[in-house]
Amino acid sequence: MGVEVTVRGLTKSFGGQPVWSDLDLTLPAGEISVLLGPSGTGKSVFLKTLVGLLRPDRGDIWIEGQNLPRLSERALYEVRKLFGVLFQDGALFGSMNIYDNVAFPLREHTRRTESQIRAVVTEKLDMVGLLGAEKKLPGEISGGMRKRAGLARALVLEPSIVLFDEPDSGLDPVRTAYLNQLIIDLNQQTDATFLIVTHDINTARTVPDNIGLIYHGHLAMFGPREMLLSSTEAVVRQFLNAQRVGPIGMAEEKDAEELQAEAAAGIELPPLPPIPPQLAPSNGQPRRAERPPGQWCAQHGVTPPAGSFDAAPFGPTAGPTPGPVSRPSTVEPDLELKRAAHHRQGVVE
Ligand SMILES: Nc1ncnc2c1ncn2[C@@H]1O[C@H](COP(=O)(O)OP(=O)(O)OP(=O)(O)O)[C@@H](O)[C@H]1O
Repeated sequence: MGVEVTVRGLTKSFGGQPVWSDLDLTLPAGEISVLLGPSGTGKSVFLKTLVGLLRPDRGDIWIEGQNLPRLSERALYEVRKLFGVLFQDGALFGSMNIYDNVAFPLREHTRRTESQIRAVVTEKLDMVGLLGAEKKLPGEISGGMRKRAGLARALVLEPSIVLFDEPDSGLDPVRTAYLNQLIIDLNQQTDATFLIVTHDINTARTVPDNIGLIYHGHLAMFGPREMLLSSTEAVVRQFLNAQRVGPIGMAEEKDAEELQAEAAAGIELPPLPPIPPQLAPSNGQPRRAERPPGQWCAQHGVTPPAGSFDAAPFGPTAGPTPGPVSRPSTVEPDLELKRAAHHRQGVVE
């Protein structure tokens, strides 16, 4: 079951160089949130600070009535058990096979017997479609499989909060689509609070309930997916639509002259594209945190761009891969279900 994470006034610097200041946001319990931002804006530092691997300069992180930066190392060790973390490369031990990697946290942090451990490891490997790959070493499987193994390991202690650091880095678009579907399905099954750091705009547009954007040392915006995807705020609009026009430059913020030149040349951001439907669980059952499409816009008097929430006929997530599916779905039972059935029969690629 997920828990709420409340961040207030969080500030972090290294050697006097600020990374970000005064971050305020709440990750709602059981919901999926995505954190975006240009490279080097401190998204990974934020994840490490949340889980207590880095201490902030100041500010609060409230979880279940405890303020993490104020806890002793011993108390922090206990709170860390609420977290599961999927690191960028899966962070697997190269000399251990997949089974032992996934079993590792259970052997380290619990007193369970080997037969109890086997039951949990088998369940989690099944969840991520890796039954049959137990004896393989990390070097013998693909990058996508390593990510899924890392995810199984992140889930074995039944975390209330799961942090994903660029789960799609290094994956091709098809593997990314499968991983996104897996993330949605796992959120439905576990009800845990998910926070995903990604650079993949398609993931950001179709997977989360909430989106946050760190820019220039601050949180530019954090809120429901529809709020950011319908926002005309320049930084949000430029980033979420992957445009060159706008305040974000190649290496840093554009200066006033560059922006004036853009304006003088009549270069403007294109109109907002339609808001795509949110990816739905593959078993057709809604997630607990799911909201009806268009609800946020309707409640806030915002007219979404024309064509919003229609099932996208084109684009990287269309076709036989598990792309965004609006409910009720008219899509034929997709390949993901067949694939999951394959995996349950022990078939891995
Ligand atoms: N342990 C550390 N000591 C000193 N500086 C650090 C440390 N960790 C991160 N930094 C610095 O903090 C800044 C933010 O780094 P971080 O990796 O969090 O960015 P990011 O937004 O995740 O980047 P990317 O999107 O490229 O992965 C960088 O300038 C980085 O060099």
